[in-house]
Amino acid sequence: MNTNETQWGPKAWRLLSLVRAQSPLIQCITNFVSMDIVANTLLSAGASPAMLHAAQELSDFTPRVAALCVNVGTLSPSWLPAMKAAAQICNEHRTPWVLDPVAASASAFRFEACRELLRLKPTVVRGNASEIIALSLAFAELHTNLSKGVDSVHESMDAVEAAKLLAQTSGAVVAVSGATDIVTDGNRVFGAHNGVAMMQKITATGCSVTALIAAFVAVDKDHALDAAVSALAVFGVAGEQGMKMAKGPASLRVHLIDALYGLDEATLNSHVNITHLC
Ligand SMILES: Nc1ncnc2c1ncn2[C@@H]1O[C@H](COP(=O)(O)OP(=O)(O)OP(=O)(O)O)[C@@H](O)[C@H]1O
Ligand SMILES: Cc1ncsc1CCO
Ligand SMILES: [Mg+2]
Repeated sequence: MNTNETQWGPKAWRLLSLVRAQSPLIQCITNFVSMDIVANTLLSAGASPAMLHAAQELSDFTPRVAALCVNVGTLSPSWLPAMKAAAQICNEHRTPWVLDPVAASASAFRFEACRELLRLKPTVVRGNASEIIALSLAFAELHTNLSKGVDSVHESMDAVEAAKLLAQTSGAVVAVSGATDIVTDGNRVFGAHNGVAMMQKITATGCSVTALIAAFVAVDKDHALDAAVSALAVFGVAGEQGMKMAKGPASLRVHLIDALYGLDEATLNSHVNITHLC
């Protein structure tokens, strides 16, 4: 068990150090908006991103990746089969994969696609509160229409019970981003209290932290809950450090990536703020 709150700073540092040392290959089938910032987030953390999505390439490439990140942000019918095929290859190879259900309830097509992907048993699902609430109800066969688009209209703390239910019904570790990032395996619930509100004003920071979770899970496959909450805290600390230099969202985007690249042990030990919520 890794539940001692005082150990989270060292644990986050250990996982970031493993990512830097191992440079895990992370395949991202992600949306057009996020491709650049996701790849740069992974690179600055020490991982090796690859944004491959052609179905014809998966059988050669996907068996060699350390983790997969699937993001439905700009989903189209031609991409969904590749997402599912890549997830299945990961499952066959016991490779962890992470799902970002962007705007899950924006359309019936997207909603059903997210449900199909959830049935393929992602290791971790990371969404904002509106996405997790919608998916949780969907997985319990209820109907909902809760988001206005890709941004959340809920607070992450509103989603604790939904996240636990989704974790229990899907088998995934479920992470909800927000002022407090919530992470649960359906039993234990942790909160990561790092980050700054202006991170919401940079498009695809959520997509980026989902990819960072994939990199952390890649280096600690057997502790997906710990890896996910650590990745969220590390990204949040990078946001806090970057905010010291930033003048607004555009410069925060730059300084957050620089801060992630430069994070050191002392900074993580003093700033990682993870608590056991319930
Ligand atoms: N109020 C807040 N205070 C501090 N950090 C926050 C706050 N809201 C979000 N964050 C952080 O911003 C990052 C993105 O989270 P957000 O919930 O905005 O994701 P998202 O809605 O999926 O974003 P996107 O779809 O644009 O990728 C996360 O690292 C999260 O911890
Ligand atoms: C703005 C936007 N629209 C589809 S995906 C995306 C990036 C944030 O998820
Ligand atoms: Mg999102």
